[in-house]
Amino acid sequence: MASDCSHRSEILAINKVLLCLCSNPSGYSDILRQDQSRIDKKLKTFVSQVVQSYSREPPREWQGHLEKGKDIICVTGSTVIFQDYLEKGPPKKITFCVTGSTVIFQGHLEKSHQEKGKITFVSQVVQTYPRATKRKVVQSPREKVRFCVTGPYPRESFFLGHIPTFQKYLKEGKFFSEMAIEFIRKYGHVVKIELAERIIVITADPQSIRELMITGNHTKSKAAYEKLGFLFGERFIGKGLVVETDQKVWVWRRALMNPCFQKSYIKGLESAFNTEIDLLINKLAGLADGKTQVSMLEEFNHLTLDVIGKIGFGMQMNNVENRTEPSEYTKAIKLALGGVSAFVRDPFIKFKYSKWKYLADVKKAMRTLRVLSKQSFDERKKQIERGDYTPDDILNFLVKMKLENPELDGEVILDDITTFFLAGQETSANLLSFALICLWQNKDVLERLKAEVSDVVGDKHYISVEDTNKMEYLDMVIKETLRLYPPAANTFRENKTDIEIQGYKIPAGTGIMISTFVSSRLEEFFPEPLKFDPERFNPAENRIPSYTYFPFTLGPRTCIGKDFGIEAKMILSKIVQRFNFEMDPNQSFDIEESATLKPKGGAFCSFTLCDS
Ligand code: HEM
Repeated sequence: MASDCSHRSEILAINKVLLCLCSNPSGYSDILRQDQSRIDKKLKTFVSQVVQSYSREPPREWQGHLEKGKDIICVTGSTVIFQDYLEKGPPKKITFCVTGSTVIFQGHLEKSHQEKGKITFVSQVVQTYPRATKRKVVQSPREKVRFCVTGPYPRESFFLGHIPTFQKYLKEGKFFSEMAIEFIRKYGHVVKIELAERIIVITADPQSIRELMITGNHTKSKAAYEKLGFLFGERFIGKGLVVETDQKVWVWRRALMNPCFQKSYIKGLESAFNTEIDLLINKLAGLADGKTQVSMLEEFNHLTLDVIGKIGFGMQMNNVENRTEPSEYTKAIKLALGGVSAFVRDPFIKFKYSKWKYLADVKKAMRTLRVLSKQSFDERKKQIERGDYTPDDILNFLVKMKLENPELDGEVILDDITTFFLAGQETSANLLSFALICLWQNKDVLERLKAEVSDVVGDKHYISVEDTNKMEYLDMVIKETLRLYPPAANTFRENKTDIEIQGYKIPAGTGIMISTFVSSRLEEFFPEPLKFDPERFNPAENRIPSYTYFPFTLGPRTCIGKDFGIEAKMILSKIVQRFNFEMDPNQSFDIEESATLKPKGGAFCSFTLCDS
């Protein structure tokens, strides 16, 4: 109770200060000159911070102590908020900002003051902050977000915002999504962060996630995806399906692509999947001496690259079998993906002289990818035009799509080829590596999974799509792995209309991050969130709260290749069917966030054959 009283007296004291500020136009300096008995030191510091720092929100711990309609103070440069208050009553959350020449008070002021609405603020402050003076009453969307939504304060740098905070997290070995989850836990289900001039709102509020992802009323964020499309100024995945932000163009192209990813098509790949996966199984069998350490992250990467190359583009890449030089395409993909990671970790990398050589290599790799994609495309086009036999794969589909729709930009088709290679490969490899780690750490789950695989397929080596569909526990294991370790953790939207998230107004045009990694690790949605418990996904129980788990995202922009999950299921079931494995306990089991989330230590395992 003592703390309640002290918060309350602070709030009342601040009311007085603000009244004093508005009744006395030279108030700012006067207030700071007041004697200690009237305004204590803490309050003085607070007021000077409020005035000097351009915007300020009340310390979070005060919010529960404010009485609605009585002690609420809202000082803001936005008439919108004031009008809202008159129409709808006091806002749910308290915003406490000083913005410039015009200030609006809400709360316990006399009715006459409320209706008057505008009170001239201290002139010295206005002059100190010219950006604030220009703004007057009407604010740009970006400024409104700055003032409305809570977030970590003060920012470490006026110009860079939270970039230095992010860099500190990186130094501690943490990554962006971990920083986001800490902020959400601390400030509530909607927070804002500022990265230099960009504001990003992060939401874990289920209703807003529904609005942003399901309704189709909002688009992917231009700021986030266009940079990825043209990385370091070089066309990378350009305007490929993942990064297309023009809603109309995307709807058209997605409709053209959908038939290529239907379940029936994937079912037809069953035999090709088995052949490719068996190459890895045979390789592991040759190494299964209980001692040889194998990086399963690397092996899975090779396998998924071989699979997408073969079944998607008719390319024989032989990464799994090849013990010498990787193919040119493989090298280029690795380098390009490394470039994406480098960009995500350090947006200023291109300004660092020491990195220029590396960036030149990355750009060259991106050009190589396009050249090789073009060669494959042209070759297949000729085959189709000649009437030769061609496999019914993604490349065939893309070539025919172009022939039937000549208005389609050829460069965009190349973007898509690169997109499918990248999107379809690393995500699955990371998922499988995390799954092995989780199984090794949870032996009871591993035993139950082995029992299920044995029940369904015995020691049969060919595993069909039907077999995997019968493995309910395998499905739960994969889902739980994706909950804790979603390879594609975040998606970014731009709201096309003003929306409200938990009482905060988010003006149209704001960049909003939605993260399955964040939502799926919140205690309030998933009790004991760090516990690996596939039972959460038991279909008989329906325990997953809506819009809190979305490793493939939700709504129209959901992953087009999610049914390729069948490939991951086949791989995992074949591994647990044939091998016992141990992980090297000395490796790191931390997560590395680059373009995707992956296990930092590389998931090193040693194997023995089950029947040995
Ligand atoms: C475990 C495997 C996979 C995971 C976790 C995954 C996850 C995702 C996520 C989260 C998105 C949304 C990205 C965003 O909003 O920025 C996405 C989109 C996409 N994924 Fe996947 N994906 C997987 C496998 C695949 C495969 C195998 C393919 C293709 C062969 C693929 C192709 C795509 C494409 C083309 C999009 C863009 C869809 C659109 O915007 O219309 N993905 N994926």
